[in-house]
Amino acid sequence: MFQKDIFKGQKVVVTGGGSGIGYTTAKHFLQYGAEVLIASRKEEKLIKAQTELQEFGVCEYQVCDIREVESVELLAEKVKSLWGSLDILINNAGGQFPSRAEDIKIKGWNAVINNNLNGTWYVSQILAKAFFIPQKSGNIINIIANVFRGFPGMAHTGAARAGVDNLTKSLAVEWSPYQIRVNAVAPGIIKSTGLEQYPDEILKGLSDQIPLKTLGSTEDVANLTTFLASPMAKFITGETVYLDGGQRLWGDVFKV
Ligand SMILES: CCCCCCCCC/C=C/C(=O)SCCNC(=O)CCNC(=O)[C@H](O)C(C)(C)COP(=O)(O)OP(=O)(O)OC[C@H]1O[C@@H](n2cnc3c(N)ncnc32)[C@H](O)[C@@H]1OP(=O)(O)O
Ligand SMILES: NC(=O)C1=CN([C@@H]2O[C@H](COP(=O)(O)OP(=O)(O)OC[C@H]3O[C@@H](n4cnc5c(N)ncnc54)[C@H](OP(=O)(O)O)[C@@H]3O)[C@@H](O)[C@H]2O)C=CC1
Repeated sequence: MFQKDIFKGQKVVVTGGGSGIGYTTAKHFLQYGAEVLIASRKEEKLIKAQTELQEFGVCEYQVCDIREVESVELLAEKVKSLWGSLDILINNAGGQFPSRAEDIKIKGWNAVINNNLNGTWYVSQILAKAFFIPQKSGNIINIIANVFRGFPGMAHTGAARAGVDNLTKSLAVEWSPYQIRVNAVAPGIIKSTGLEQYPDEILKGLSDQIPLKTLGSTEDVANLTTFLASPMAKFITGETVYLDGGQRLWGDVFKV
């Protein structure tokens, strides 16, 4: 899609880069010349991913739980010691579990809000203060979800992702004097490792409920994310781009 060296010399952090969408996104950045650090909770997963990704370029990793401020501060330290600067942050780490709203326990609600809203905020603020704001340059892409019509069946993540959608707009304006662009990608249903945790009865027939009659791929998400991070999107900020085969407009994956 791009010239091969479009991200040459750029330093990129991808949270949740050890699997699924984050892994493919890290791979794309490496293929286009960037150096990438992947960060998530499970070291074994990160080491395996790093070993594979190193085939495409310089890939580093850091164990990090985005819900823990101290852990995110260590991530910033790692970036500082490796590179001394940062160009692009992909806030991809996240997740939730399907549940009817009335059955979500307080602990489960808090786990999902902490993961998707608070975690994204901690990483964004800490890395922006450490790098983007003093550098007066930066680029943040938040991977959220298709919350266009709410998210029945996963109300917790709908609330958290809508929070990040709005945060994207606020930060795009507040941090514009530092030349930091902030955008979001809202994937619909993507064939990835993340879908494996959903029971078959939920997954069955899902593509029939999508106007384009197919699920998305991790490459689809990575293509859009790299585009938004590239100079080709230099006038785009504060935007959330849906990538869902039209699912936000039609079809019902949740039966009332
Ligand atoms: C419908 C439309 C479909 C629509 C069709 C499908 C559309 C899919 C679109 C989106 C797809 C994706 O995002 S795919 C990406 C998915 N990837 C992930 O979700 C991976 C990351 N997820 C996680 O780590 C977890 O789900 C998350 C809860 C967020 C964080 O886990 P933690 O380790 O912090 O916490 P845990 O100790 O596991 O759980 C904390 C509490 O959360 C609750 N909890 C956790 N898992 C639970 C579960 N499966 N069912 C009930 N409750 C659960 C319990 O109350 C737990 O407490 P106890 O009771 O004490 O145990
Ligand atoms: N697949 C889909 O259909 C859709 C996915 N999404 C979102 O896209 C993102 C990527 O999902 P996908 O690739 O499909 O699924 P994965 O489960 O493969 O990816 C989630 C990644 O996030 C990491 N992660 C989760 N919680 C934390 C945490 N607290 N701190 C640090 N890392 C964490 C996981 O790594 P580890 O376990 O090592 O921490 C994992 O690598 C997620 O935010 C997901 O919710 C949104 C819409 C649709």
